[in-house]
Amino acid sequence: MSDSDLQAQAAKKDAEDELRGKRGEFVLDDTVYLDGNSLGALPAVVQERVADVISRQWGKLRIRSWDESGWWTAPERIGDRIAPLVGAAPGQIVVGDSTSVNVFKALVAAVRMVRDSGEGRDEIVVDATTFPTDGYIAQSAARMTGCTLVPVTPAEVPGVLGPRTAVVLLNHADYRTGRLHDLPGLTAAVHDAGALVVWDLCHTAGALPVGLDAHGVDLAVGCTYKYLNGGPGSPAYIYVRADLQARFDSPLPGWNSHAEPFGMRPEFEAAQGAVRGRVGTPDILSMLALDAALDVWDGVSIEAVRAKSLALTDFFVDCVTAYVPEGRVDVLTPAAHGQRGSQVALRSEDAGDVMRRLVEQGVVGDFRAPDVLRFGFTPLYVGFADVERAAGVLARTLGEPAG
Ligand SMILES: Cc1ncc(COP(=O)(O)O)c(C=O)c1O
Ligand SMILES: Nc1c(O)cccc1C(=O)C[C@H](N)C(=O)O
Repeated sequence: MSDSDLQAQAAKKDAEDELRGKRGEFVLDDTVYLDGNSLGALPAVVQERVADVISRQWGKLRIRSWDESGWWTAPERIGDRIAPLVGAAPGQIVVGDSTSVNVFKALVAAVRMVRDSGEGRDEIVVDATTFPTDGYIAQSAARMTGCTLVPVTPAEVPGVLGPRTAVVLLNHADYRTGRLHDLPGLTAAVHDAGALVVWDLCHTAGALPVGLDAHGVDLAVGCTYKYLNGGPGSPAYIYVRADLQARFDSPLPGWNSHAEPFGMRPEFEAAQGAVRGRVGTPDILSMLALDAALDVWDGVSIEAVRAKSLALTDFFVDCVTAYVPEGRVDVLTPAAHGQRGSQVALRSEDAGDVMRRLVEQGVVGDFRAPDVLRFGFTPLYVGFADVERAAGVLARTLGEPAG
């Protein structure tokens, strides 16, 4: 297909896009920003809201803001705003800490739950292709709990489950290839083996329906700076299914997870509910930036986001196939919709150099070592004309001598 055919298609798709008005709610320029799976763009509303938090809530109300501006309860209140986006009823998500820290809390608490029910299970199964931090934390959690770590690919998980399996830690989408893993099927398989599952939703929350409650997920964690646009280092979250909360024995019990934080008692008594997932003083500035960023979801259905995400990634692959000489890149992301997150990963030997030159030309994606060009598609602000332009710049760059 010719450039002009694909440009015409892009224009038609943009005109028909029910989410097209959302782009205006973000601070963007001429750059084709395909890196929302690393750091989401800035929602305009965040600027004035954070300015108010600083100047009025902190500057004028000072300590009174813990109550009067709702600072103290922000972790669970904002957790309840994220909940519908990941298919959770209220009261099961708290926001705070980093994803890495929440992986630790979830894994160790899950092993403790299994052990507390009297079972001598001693294996933690972990996705061998995981984003590294999850793997490092799982190794440490295994050492601390006396478990053996079993690293396998998600496809191999059903084959290693057994009477020794305590907990399985999985990524909903692979950060490198963009492959979407079968959350309902793997969750059911883990449960059939009598174990618990922890899902890392970093690359799917805000990009596609997750269905935590519907699929009976035990525990989940995720970051908020990618598709939820919370900003650099915005706090992560932890989901603890309602019926497991009474048994959630946090390995990081802090005064914020205490039943009576201001009782200042030496003995720890866990609070009821998801609040148990909290640890210490919440990072209010980042947290309230995230709170404001979540306003862009008003009136948006996650199903519409998913439909556009699939259309964007399909169209990107079509444009790459049409523009890039055959054999110059391999598409690593599965073609099947059921196996695709919201990114397209292309393999190219000179990926590092190619991405550097793309960024210079205003097409921003990620290079992931050793040879992956990674393009993330955030349906709230990426359009089809962006996709066509990115593929054109990519094709020209791949055709030029390395610089
Ligand atoms: C799947 C996954 N898990 C965890 C992380 C890291 O989490 P954090 O830096 O919030 O601890 C990332 C990205 O940074 C990620 O992609
Ligand atoms: N969290 C990041 C950061 O602080 C700096 C740069 C990138 C990131 C990322 O989120 C990387 C991302 N998780 C990935 O999938 O590669």
